[in-house]
Amino acid sequence: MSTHAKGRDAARAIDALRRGWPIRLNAEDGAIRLMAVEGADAVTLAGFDPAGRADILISAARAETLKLANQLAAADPDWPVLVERAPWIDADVATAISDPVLDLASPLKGPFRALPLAAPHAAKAALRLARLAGILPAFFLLDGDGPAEVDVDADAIGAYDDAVHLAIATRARLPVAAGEHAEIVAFRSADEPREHVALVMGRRDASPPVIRIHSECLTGDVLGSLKCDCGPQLHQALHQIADARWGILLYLRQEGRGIGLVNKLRAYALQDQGFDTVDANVRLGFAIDARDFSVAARMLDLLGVKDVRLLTNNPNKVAGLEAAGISVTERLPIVLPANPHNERYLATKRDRTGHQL
Ligand SMILES: Nc1nc2c(ncn2[C@@H]2O[C@H](COP(=O)(O)OP(=O)(O)OP(=O)(O)O)[C@@H](O)[C@H]2O)c(=O)[nH]1
Ligand SMILES: [Zn+2]
Repeated sequence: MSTHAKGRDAARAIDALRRGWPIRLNAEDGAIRLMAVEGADAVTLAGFDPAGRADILISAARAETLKLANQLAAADPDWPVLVERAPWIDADVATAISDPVLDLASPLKGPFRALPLAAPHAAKAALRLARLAGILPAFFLLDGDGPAEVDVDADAIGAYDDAVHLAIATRARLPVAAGEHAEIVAFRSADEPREHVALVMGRRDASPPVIRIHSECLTGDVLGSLKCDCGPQLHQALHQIADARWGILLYLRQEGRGIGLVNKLRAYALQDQGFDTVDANVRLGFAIDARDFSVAARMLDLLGVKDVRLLTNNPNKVAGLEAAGISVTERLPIVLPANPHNERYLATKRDRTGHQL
């Protein structure tokens, strides 16, 4: 199958899940039909699963919270877990099983029973699809035989946000507060709707530019959230770039470290209950950092940049760029004063995700 056809199938599956439509996911070990638990109600569930037999697929981390993890000797601790559909599990209970934010308000009773996965590779691809769709990683699951709105292969999901088809769409002068000599460059991929942009500042020469890779943060960048340091870091970075001979800000549409706005806000709700930013992500069933910096490397490539001086405290960004073929000649720290709301966030970055602060 061509990469474009794969991208189309993955995009359709993401769209279908967000709308609450069933999909069929095919992998080397079998096919499964899935409907997102998020947004399902009694009517849509009955349409998908008239016999009330669909089991519930959740992440390994969520299974651990539900005390299900030890029921199966899984070959891979990252494999999702299938929860048997007891007769009392309706759409509302399934939502409570899926969403850790609800744990305080509606403690789960159980007992739950874990079932062996018939197609673990398909199930794992389903969880990746949930992250790409920005929904909770939880599905009603039926076997592969039967109707579904969309068919998608696991390898199409794996390749979905590969930056291969990224291209420069257009560019224009954009004087900004930090500096008047700036040009905005917009990037587009045929497969993926999110448009990344680069702001190139100063006069280009042969020296390595100062680069900041900024991941979108609606709450911090736009609303001035004090929970994180994204907004001040963005503006500080623009000024540091403007002060350099030349530099580039890459603005990546990877909200919430790649889990999407709604899931990030779910993580915030868990933080309100006392979890830190790392544990909140894990409890939701996501990686601590779901970002892939190869898209940044591809953008630099398209801009003709091979060597950079990178503004970051995050060693994973340096490693991610280097792995994608960009040489980081220097790491420049970006340090801002804490406020009472983001002290813990910054401490977690330092203590748990290796940020050099
Ligand atoms: N999932 C999740 N994402 C968050 C949280 N707080 C901020 N983010 C996201 O984190 C991203 C910013 O990444 P940071 O970890 O602040 O910084 P970094 O970019 O990895 O490291 P530096 O380059 O050193 O700043 C943005 O996409 C934010 O939306 C949170 O509590 N949970
Ligand atoms: Zn932020």
